[in-house]
Amino acid sequence: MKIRNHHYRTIWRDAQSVCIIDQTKLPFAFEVERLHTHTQMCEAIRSMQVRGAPLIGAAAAYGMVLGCQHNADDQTLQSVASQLIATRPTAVNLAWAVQRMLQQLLSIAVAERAQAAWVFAQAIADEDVAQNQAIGQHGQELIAAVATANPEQVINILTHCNAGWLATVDGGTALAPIYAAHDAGLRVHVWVDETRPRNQGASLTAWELAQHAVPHTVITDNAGGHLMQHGQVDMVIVGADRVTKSGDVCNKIGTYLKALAAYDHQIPFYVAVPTPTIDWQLTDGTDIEIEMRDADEVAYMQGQDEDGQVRRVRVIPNESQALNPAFDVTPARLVTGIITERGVFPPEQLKSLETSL
Ligand SMILES: CSC[C@H]1O[C@H](OP(=O)(O)O)[C@H](O)[C@@H]1O
Repeated sequence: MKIRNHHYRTIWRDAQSVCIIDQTKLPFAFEVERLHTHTQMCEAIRSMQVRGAPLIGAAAAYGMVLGCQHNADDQTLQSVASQLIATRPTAVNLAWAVQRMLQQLLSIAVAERAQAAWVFAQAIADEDVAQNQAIGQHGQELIAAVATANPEQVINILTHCNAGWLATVDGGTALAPIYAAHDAGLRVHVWVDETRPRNQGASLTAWELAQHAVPHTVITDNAGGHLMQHGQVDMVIVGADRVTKSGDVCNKIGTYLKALAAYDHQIPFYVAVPTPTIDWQLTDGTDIEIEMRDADEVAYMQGQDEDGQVRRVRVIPNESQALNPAFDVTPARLVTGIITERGVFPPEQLKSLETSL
């Protein structure tokens, strides 16, 4: 994505280091952090400096690179892989990327691994960029179909959390069709769910849409149903952290509620994912491990005060407890279609994709 006229990916190699955009600093500061060890990459994933299913997959791949630069024997590779996989359990992309790196590295001589690892990780990053470009094209066709039916009308699309450029290496998943439609001249507007507790919508989706001058409005997580009830939403497009082969969708907490409201109002509900987000070993989404994050993410909020200082404030009584499940599961019956780099599939046809991968 272009930021201040400079094209960035969200993660890239710089000599023997890996650079990331520190997403915990957005939208009030744009800071690049240089990582030198796999331990630093584990912390960057765990603390959500980098987040988003496809991006944490690529980040974990680069973590494998950093972890084998000084010692690339089998035991070291296995230890680094285990540490990276343990950082976050829900997005299947992370374990998928680590296993792919491990398989490729274990199949070559120890002396070749340090250098080859950079090539293997770059391939995962480049594949993500290409997949998201294709998702954008397939998804844009869905938006164009709505525009054809209503040429004068602005097309209102609701999205939840951040499944944009910042959640991937480049291009985004749920936002890729929106960028493609906007760039093709279609009149799109995005309702951006703030997405408590970490506000990936308010802080990240709004920020990146603004960088690309896409019209958007930040709303509370609770407003989506009301807007749907009043005909203000033409479609919903979200990302996912893990999709089962039956089309059950695990995504940021609150997605399920949006799907229920969309279903009740016959509003198309699409999920945009690259195929590495599909878990072919799983059928029932309720079997997916849901990451339970620190309750302080609910108890505190971060923002900028009038003096431009970023502050963290408590928003619940000291005596109160909080619970912080980071994801929920939307059953396939509530999903209109899954937008992949191979095309758009109704959930019941997703399994036909497995044999062609
Ligand atoms: C295309 S990103 C998919 C997914 O990842 C985000 O989770 P997190 O911000 O906790 O890493 C969110 O669920 C996005 O929809």
